[in-house]
Amino acid sequence: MARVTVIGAGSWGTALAMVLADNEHDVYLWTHRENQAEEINTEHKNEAYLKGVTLPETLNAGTSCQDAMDGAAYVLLAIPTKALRDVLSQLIPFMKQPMYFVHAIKGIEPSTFLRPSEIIKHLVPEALRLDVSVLSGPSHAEEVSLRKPTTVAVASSNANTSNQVQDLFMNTHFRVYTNPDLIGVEMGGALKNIIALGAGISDGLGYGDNAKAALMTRGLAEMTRLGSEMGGNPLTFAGLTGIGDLIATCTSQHSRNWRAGYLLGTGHSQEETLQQMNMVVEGVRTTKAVHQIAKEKKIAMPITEAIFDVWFNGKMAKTAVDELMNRTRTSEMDSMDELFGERPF
Ligand SMILES: NC(=O)C1=CN([C@@H]2O[C@H](COP(=O)(O)OP(=O)(O)OC[C@H]3O[C@@H](n4cnc5c(N)ncnc54)[C@H](OP(=O)(O)O)[C@@H]3O)[C@@H](O)[C@H]2O)C=CC1
Ligand SMILES: O=C(CO)COP(=O)(O)O
Repeated sequence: MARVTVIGAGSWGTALAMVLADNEHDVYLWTHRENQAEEINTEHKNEAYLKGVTLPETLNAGTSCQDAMDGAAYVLLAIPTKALRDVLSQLIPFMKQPMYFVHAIKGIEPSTFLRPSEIIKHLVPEALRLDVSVLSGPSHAEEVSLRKPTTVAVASSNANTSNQVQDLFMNTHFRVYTNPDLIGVEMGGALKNIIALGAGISDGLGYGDNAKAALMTRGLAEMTRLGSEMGGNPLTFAGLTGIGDLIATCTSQHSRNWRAGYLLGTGHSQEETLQQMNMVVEGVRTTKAVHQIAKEKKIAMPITEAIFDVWFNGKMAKTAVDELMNRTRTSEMDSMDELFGERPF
């Protein structure tokens, strides 16, 4: 059994810590809130993030960076992208032995366009990190914490690391696949949040299943186009961390990205929407980053552009949909060729 430190006692960090504790690992759940650590240790609850869920009694939480890093074999980062630099900077002085870093973060840093694994590699000295992996896929914390069947993928540039991380998490209700495509897996997790905002806007406007299916399908084309341009394998986007997570996020009321989009679609302002969300909505900052990357790389991402205009430029959501519907006519197969190469028929 391994000593694993989970960084971040939000919904996802807590749910993943439960999986690890169920697997009988020695888990330390690090939070920056004393009262939350006490609630987890004494009441075995984290009501603000996983309402009504009873946590394993073996799950130990705390706020000490030293306790968190001492003897850890694996560090699992489950905090918002925007907190990653700050939190790592607090922890690095306490890292004494090399560790495996796994992150479960779905975003891109808007100021640098870096993926979380790149931020970790930039900040943590090479001598202290054995490898960096990502765990991603269709996995709402609310369901994982109730031990409902869930599948995810782990990717790292080293197959042995992926196998080890697969062993660490895998159990009868949490099935982990390996995937060698670190870039594609990270990009899928980040990009699906933009489309989920769009799906929420569409539902908020009262549009139906046809519109949502269109957004998801053409959104997947955009995700694949940008993700492969960034170095990911286009086929990864047809897997759990691409279309799989896109389906889960666009069709679930657990999704914070969908919900933020829905509030916007029903006429709430950007400010009102964010005020009503008490958890992270990664898709907002990712939309900003991806809009800029697409512009610089001259990649067509009309849905992302529309969502950017609605969120950041105050465009009416209905106008944005009308404009998408009235773009120049095109062939679906042309974009398939572009994504997957020559057709075999
Ligand atoms: N929730 C889910 O179902 C899933 C989430 N993810 C991804 O996991 C990542 C984390 O999301 P999630 O757990 O849902 O987010 P939540 O909003 O539920 O929790 C975020 C946690 O990070 C903490 N945090 C934020 N900023 C800091 C900081 N500067 N220093 C220390 N702690 C900080 C928060 O503390 P505080 O309470 O003080 O705000 C909170 O405990 C995101 O990238 C998300 O996309 C991936 C798969 C599933
Ligand atoms: O990534 C997730 C599920 O796989 C969670 O999505 P939200 O952040 O939109 O809730």
